[in-house]
Amino acid sequence: MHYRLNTQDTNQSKEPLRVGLTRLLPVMAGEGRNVALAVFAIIISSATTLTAPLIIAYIVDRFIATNDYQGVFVWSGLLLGVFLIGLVSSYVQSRTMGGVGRRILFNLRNAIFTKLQALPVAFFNQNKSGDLISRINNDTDKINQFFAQALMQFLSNAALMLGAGVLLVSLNVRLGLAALVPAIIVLIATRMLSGWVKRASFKSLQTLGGLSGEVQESLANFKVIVAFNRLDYFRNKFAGANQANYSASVKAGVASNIFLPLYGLAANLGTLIVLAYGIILIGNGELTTGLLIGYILYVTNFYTPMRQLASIWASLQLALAGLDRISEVLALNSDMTIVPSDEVVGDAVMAFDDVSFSYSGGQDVLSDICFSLERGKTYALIGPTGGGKTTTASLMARLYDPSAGTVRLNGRDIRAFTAEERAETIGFILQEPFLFSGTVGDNIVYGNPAYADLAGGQLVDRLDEAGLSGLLKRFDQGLETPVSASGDAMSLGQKQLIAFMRAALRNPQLLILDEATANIDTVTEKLLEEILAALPAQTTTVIIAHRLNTINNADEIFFVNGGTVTPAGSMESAVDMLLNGQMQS
Ligand SMILES: Nc1ncnc2c1ncn2[C@@H]1O[C@H](COP(=O)(O)OP(=O)(O)OP(=O)(O)O)[C@@H](O)[C@H]1O
Repeated sequence: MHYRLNTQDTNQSKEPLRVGLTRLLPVMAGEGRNVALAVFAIIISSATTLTAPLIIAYIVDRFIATNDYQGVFVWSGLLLGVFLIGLVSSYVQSRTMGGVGRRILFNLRNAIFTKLQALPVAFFNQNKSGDLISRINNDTDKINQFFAQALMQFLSNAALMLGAGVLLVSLNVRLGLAALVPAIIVLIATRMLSGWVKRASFKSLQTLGGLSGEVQESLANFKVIVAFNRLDYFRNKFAGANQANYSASVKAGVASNIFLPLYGLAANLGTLIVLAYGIILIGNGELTTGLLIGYILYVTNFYTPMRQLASIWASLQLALAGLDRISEVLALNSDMTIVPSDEVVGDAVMAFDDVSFSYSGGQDVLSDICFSLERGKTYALIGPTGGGKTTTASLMARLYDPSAGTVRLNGRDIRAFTAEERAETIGFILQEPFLFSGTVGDNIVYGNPAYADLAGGQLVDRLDEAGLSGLLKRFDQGLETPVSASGDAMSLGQKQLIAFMRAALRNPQLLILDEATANIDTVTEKLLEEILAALPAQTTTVIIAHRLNTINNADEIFFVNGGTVTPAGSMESAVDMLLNGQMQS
C-alpha cells in the first residue's frame, strides 16, 4: 500500500473557496454555540458601526445647521452609547473566537497525532518525519490563526461591507452605484488571482515541511556526517531546502501582498467619485451636506473592510493550504485492520502459508513461502545481507501484512489478533533497539502493563525469577541507570540487553531476536544463551544471526535468500548454503 504524502505537486489548490470553507466545517464541530455567539456579536458591532454615520448626518443637518447645541449634545451622547455597545460586542467576539481557535488547534493536533499512531510501519518508511512534524506544528497553527483572528474579521468585515453597500445604494442609487464601481473591478481581479495565491501558499508550506525534513535527517545522522566530514554536503542540502522555502515564501508574499495596494487604490477612487459627484448633487439641491458626510463615512465603511478582507484572504488561503496537508494525513487509513477469522489451521505457534511480500513499489522479497514453527523449539534464520531475514521476522510480528498468503499465529490468521494480543504473544528484539528517555527500569517495563506499577525492588525480584537479573550488572546503577533521549549514551550492546530483558520478561510464546547478540561480549552472550535455555519449555525462539556460533543450539536452521526460505537440514549444509549464497550475491 502506498502511504506517501504529497510533498511535491501543487495541483490540489484548484477547488473553489466554497468547497474549501465547507471542508473547514467538521473542524469546528462542537463549537456551534460559541460561533453563534461570535456571529451575534458581529451583527451587533456591524450594526453600531453602520448606525453612526446616519446619526452624524442627522446631527449635521438637523442640529448644527440650526445651531441647536443642546440637540448636538444629546445626540452625541447617543452616538457615544452606540460606540460603547460596538466596543463590548467586538470584545466578546474576539474573546470567544480566540478560545475556539485554541481548541481547534488542540483537537487538530491530537487528531493528527492519534492518526499517525494508528498508521502502519510502511507509512513511516515512506515519509520523512520532519515533514510530519511540520504538519503537526505549523500547518495546524495556520488553521488556528485563521479561526482565532481571520474568520471573525472576515465575517465582520463582510457584514460591514454588505451593510455599507446596501445603505450606499439605498440612500442614493446613482451616487451609490458610482461609489461601488472600483470595488466591482477589484473583486473581479481578486477572483482571477486567488488560484495563484493559494498555489503559492501551498508551495510555501510544502517547502517548510521539506526544510524540517532536512533538519531532522541531519540531526538524526549527525555522527555519520561528522565522521565522514560531510558537513558541507548537508549544509548545501539544507541551504537548498532553505532557499526553496525562501523563494516560495517570497512568491507567496508577492501573491498575497498584491491585493493590499489594489484595494487601497479602489478605496481612494471610491471616495474621490463620491466627493466629486456629491458636490455636483449638492449644487443641484439633490443632496444635503450632512448626507454627503454620512456618504463618505459609508464609503470608508465599505472600502476599509474590503481592504482588510484582502489580507484575511491571504490568511484564509494559507489555512486552506494547511488544511489540505492535514486532511491528507487524516484521510489515510491503515490497511492493517483486524480481519476477524475463527478458522484454525494446524497447531504450530507460527506458520507461513504461501506468503509473498514486497515493500511498496519494490520486487518480491519473499515469494510463496511455507513453513511452520513448533512450540518450544529454537529456530535460526541465516542468509546473506539483504536476503530477507528481518523482513520474514517483521511479517511474523505483523509489522507488515503479506502481499499474498497468510501468516498464522497459533493456527489463526495473525490479522485476527488485536495489537495487545500480538504484543503479549510475541516478543521482538529489533536489530536497532529503541530506548526512551528515563531509566533502564522504565525501559524494561515499557509496554508491559502487568509490570508498569511495580516498585524497583519488586521488578528486581521478577527479573530474578526470570533469570535475567545477572544482566543488570552491565549497568552502573542497575535499574536506576539513566537513559538519555533515544538512548545515545548507551552502548549498542547495552541497548540490546535492555531490549532483551524487555522482551523476555513478558514471557512471550514466540521470541524473535534479530541480530540481538551481535554487539554483546562473549561472556554476556554466554549468559544470554543460558537465559534462553532457561525460558519456559513452551517458548519458541527465532534467532537471526550472522555469527554461526550463536545458532549452535538451534533445532532447525532456515536459509533465507532470493525470495525463498529453505530448511537447511544440518549445520554443515547451512554453512555450505551460506557460503554459496554469499558467493552468488
Ligand atoms: N523498509 C524497506 N523499504 C523497502 N525495501 C526494504 C525495506 N527494508 C528492507 N528492504 C529491502 O528488502 C530486502 C530484504 O531486506 P532485509 O532487511 O529483510 O534483509 P536481511 O536479510 O535482514 O539483511 P541483514 O542481514 O542486512 O539484516 C533488501 O533488498 C532490502 O533492501
